[in-house]
Amino acid sequence: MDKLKMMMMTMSDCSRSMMSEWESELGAKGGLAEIELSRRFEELTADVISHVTFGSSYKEGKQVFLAQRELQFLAFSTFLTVQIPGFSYLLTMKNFKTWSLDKKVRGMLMDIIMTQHANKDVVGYGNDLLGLLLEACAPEHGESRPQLSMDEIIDECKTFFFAGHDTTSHLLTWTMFLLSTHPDWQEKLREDIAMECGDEVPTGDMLNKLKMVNIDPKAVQPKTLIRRKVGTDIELGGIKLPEGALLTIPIATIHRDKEVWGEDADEFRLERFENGVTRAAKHPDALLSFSSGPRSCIGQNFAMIKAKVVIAMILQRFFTLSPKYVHAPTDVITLRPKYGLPMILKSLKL
Ligand code: HEM
Repeated sequence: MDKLKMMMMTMSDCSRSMMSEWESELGAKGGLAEIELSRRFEELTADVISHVTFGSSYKEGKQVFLAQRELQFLAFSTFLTVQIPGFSYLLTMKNFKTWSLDKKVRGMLMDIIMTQHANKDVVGYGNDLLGLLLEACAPEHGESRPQLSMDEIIDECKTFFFAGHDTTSHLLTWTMFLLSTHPDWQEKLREDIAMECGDEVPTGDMLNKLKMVNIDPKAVQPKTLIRRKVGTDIELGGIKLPEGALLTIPIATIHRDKEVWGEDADEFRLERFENGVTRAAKHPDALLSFSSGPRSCIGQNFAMIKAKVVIAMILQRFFTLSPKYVHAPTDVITLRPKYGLPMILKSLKL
């Protein structure tokens, strides 16, 4: 939790710099302007994740992020087409591009890791995610700790980016969309924030005191389903499942189930989570936005704190409305608005 608090400072610094840009844009237009928010949240999340993963090497980390993002787009470009076995080994333009980007990402990550290793005697491994990972499996701890190979460390860094970027930026986008379509909630949250934080940048303690700012992960879940492979023959809810069967768990559908969430399951109601997530529905594990059990999301606290910081800072400064938004959610691994989120921002300070 202490480490998360330190990361909070990074989150608020990055958010403040994003919002200063918005303020200048609004200042030039008399305090009211349209800004496409989903793109801005993607940039913000990329900045935050590069900072918290690589600390002082964040500029190099951002380059890794951009190259990995390109790789991701290449992979998704054939996501929905029939895969011919062996095709990924053929000498096609796309495969060349993929191999060279993969090599570039690996090379850049190796450089960052080697630099962090080389500096450890002078400045320690550092408090960023990579530093914590290197520290956790440092050889000087002996064999009681897990030893990770260079490839495994590189893969972990890639996972932080992949798992933590789109998910968090879409969480912010959907939350802002809902707040712009529910001005009454926007006002209640703003009052709550004004009472606890005033005009100050929210700290962890202030966020804990906020009653209403409980971002509703049920209404805004960026991941709509998860999959599990059955490890051994089992009976589940009266249905026999053989070993090896693939199960799809439709999170978005479960989150709209009236038997579990009540008659208002479809409604955006922040007070649903007032008494904690486990009491929000008839089943304590009904909320699956971050999955559940031993393979649940390791970035849950990080993502929720970040969302609260950013939303609180936006509501301190701006009133938002989204009259031009066209509702076309698109599910490509994560649920995103196809045409972005054009938002009218009105400055509360000008
Ligand atoms: C709103 C933001 C986020 C959402 C909705 C989310 C959701 C999820 C879900 C549903 C899973 C389970 C996936 C599965 O089992 O198929 C998962 C796993 C994971 N998440 Fe997140 N996540 C978020 C943010 C983050 C962040 C910020 C990080 C890291 C910086 C992260 C790291 C991970 C990792 C490493 C796993 C794999 C855990 C494992 O398999 O043991 N996530 N996440």
